[in-house]
Amino acid sequence: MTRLAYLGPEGTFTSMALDSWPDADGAERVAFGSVDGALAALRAGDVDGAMVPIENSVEGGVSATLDALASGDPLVVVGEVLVPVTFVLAARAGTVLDEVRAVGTHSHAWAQVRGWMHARLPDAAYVPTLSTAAAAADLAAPTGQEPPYQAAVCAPAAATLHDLDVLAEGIGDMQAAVTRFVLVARPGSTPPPTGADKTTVVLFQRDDHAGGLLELLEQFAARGINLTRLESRPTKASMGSYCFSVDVEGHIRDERLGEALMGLKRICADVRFLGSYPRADRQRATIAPRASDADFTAARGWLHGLRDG
Ligand SMILES: O=C(O)C(=O)Cc1ccccc1
Repeated sequence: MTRLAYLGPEGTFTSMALDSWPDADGAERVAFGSVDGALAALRAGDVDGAMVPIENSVEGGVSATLDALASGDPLVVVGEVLVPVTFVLAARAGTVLDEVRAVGTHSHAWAQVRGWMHARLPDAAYVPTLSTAAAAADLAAPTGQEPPYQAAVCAPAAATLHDLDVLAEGIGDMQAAVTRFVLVARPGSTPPPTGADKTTVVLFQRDDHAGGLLELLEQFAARGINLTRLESRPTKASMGSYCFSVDVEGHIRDERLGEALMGLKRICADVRFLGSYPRADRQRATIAPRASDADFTAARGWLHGLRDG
């Protein structure tokens, strides 16, 4: 039976992402306390895939995931899921808002309720937890000592699951917040192109010089490839040393993307391919004029003709 890891416990936004993953039906779900734990189990071969958060429309990239994918044994993204996120403030039955002196939640959830907290609980301390559902679970049934917080920011479903009272709902600063999750696997088979795909790569520069990032981006621009995410992350080797984590429209089997990746391979110290996979929103790639597969194949045919006389 297929085993799929996820950032648990049950009731996390990641567990909801897994609920909506088509291949999760009939698979065994294995909860992990952290993204690192889930990805380590995948690398070790204990599970067949892992669902992890990668990007949020309010807070940006999830560093723990971006960094875990950028180093270590290679892994690839095989699919993505978008989940709308709404937050509640949950507490044990009988707790009133005035009694809340500290709030436990995941760092990405805290970043999305800062405005509400500032307005309604300005003196509350923030206690980071491994996930939103872990904060709720520990409040309902502490596994060790009493948790150092009286309320948790979590999904409405996590409050229900743990029989907690909802002190306030819809507390996110942006009502339309969406988190993007990816299903990660060991390298093997890349999903076939659908015409509405994304490709993720991490680019490591050879050296730091003026225009270095521009040179990387030119490889995409010259072939009419649109970027959907670009983030710099420290390589952790030394101060000021960064790599670039990039999502682009298109599939590695698209001619234009293949040529861009070859260009990057020539100029970068390393190019880590993190997968080509169907877009969750099914939005087809915009292909710039003269950047279709047929345009590239015709140009290559012309060159071969010249070379072969
Ligand atoms: O803690 C969770 O529930 C997660 O799945 C991570 C997360 C936290 C906040 C927003 C989206 C995902």
